[in-house]
Formats: sequence, C-alpha cells, structure tokens
Amino acid sequence: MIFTETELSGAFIIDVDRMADERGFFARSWCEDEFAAHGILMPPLQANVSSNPKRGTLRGMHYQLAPYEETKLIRCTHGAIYDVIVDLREESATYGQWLGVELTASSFRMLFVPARFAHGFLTLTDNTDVCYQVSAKYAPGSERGLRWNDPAIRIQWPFEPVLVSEKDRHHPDFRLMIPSAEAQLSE
Ligand SMILES: Cc1cn([C@H]2C[C@H](O)[C@@H](COP(=O)(O)OP(=O)(O)O[C@H]3O[C@@H](C)C(=O)[C@@H](O)[C@H]3O)O2)c(=O)[nH]c1=O
Repeated sequence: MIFTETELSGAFIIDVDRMADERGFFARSWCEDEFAAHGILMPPLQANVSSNPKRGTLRGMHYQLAPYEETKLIRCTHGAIYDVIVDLREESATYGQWLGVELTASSFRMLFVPARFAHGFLTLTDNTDVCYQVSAKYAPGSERGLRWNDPAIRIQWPFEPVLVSEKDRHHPDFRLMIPSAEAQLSE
C-alpha cells in the first residue's frame, strides 16, 4: 500500500499497490504490519457498509467520545464520495481544521481517519456505496456530531447536499476550545 500523510498529522491517503496481470490486479487493502509501520495500530473491530441511492446524500460529521474513539478506514466501493475529516484533537497544531478527499470506486483510494476526528461524506453520484472498518464498537451513548455547515469549521463542500438525516441537521454548534489567556502568554 502507498501511504501519503496529509496535512492533518496521522491522517493518511492510502493507495493500493497494484500487482497486475492479464486478469486484472491484486492488491492489499489492509495489512496489520504495513499499518503498524506507519504508526497505525488499528484492530478492526467492526466493518460497515453504507448504501446511498441519491447523489448529494450527506452523512456526518460523526465521532465517538472516549473510551470509544474510533479510527476508520474509508473506501468507496461504488460511485464516488467527497470524504471529509475534522481534527478535534485539542492539543493538535491543526485542531479545528478540515480535509476533503475524493474517493471513487475506480481509484481504490482510501482515507485513514485517526481517533478524535469527526468524519462524514457527500455522495457525488447516484448509487454510491461506502465500506469502512472501524476500531471501536458502536457506542450510541458516546456518539457525537457536528453539522456539515458549522460556521466554526467552514467545510467547503463541492455542492449543497440534498439529503441529510434529521439527526445530522441538528447537531449543536461546535465550540472551538480557545487556549486560555495564561497558555497564550506563556507562548
Ligand atoms: C454507526 C452505526 C449505526 N447503527 C444504527 C443506528 C441507526 O439506527 C442506523 C443509522 O445510523 P446513523 O444514522 O448514525 O448512520 P450513518 O449516518 O451512516 O453513520 C455513520 O456515518 C459515517 C459518516 C461514519 O463515519 C460512521 O462512523 C457512522 O457514524 O444504524 C448501528 O446499529 N451500528 C452502527 O455502528
């Protein structure tokens, strides 16, 4: 696999390393050793599939609180998505910043989402399927979300979504943690 770290540390774009022959190609899409070599320890505890008949469907932006923080490995298996993550690690130099990556079924490209990031996607075509493995179990009481159009984050989506769940339309305003005056003075 070919790992490219993004400007949000710990988040990787991962391309498959194709071994082609007359039948097509073979490639790994996950490998414990290769992930560990990039500092990623990700026991896949659950794998999910998300089917989206309509272009413009938006799911997100989701995360789970400790101790159920999840890493996720996202892949589009039919159609195309604009996949977005937001760094929610308060101690991070890129806290509050977002990153968007187009993932298409034909590119086989994946996005690795570190723990303590919000994640969501917008479907770019009809009949888009997304498969992803996650490193923690589903913990409904620890689920949190921020709105796709939260003014504190200002994600630039390629176009306005046409279908967003009731839950995702009503996530509360996100409050960026402002470093304390004391911490700012000591910088
Ligand atoms: C995520 C999840 C949902 N569910 C149930 C809850 C609900 O009845 C139904 C649909 O749930 P949601 O509306 O939360 O589904 P969805 O909006 O597709 O949620 C997903 O969005 C993407 C962007 C992510 O990153 C995922 O981690 C996950 O949060 O499925 C489970 O049973 N297990 C799960 O792991």
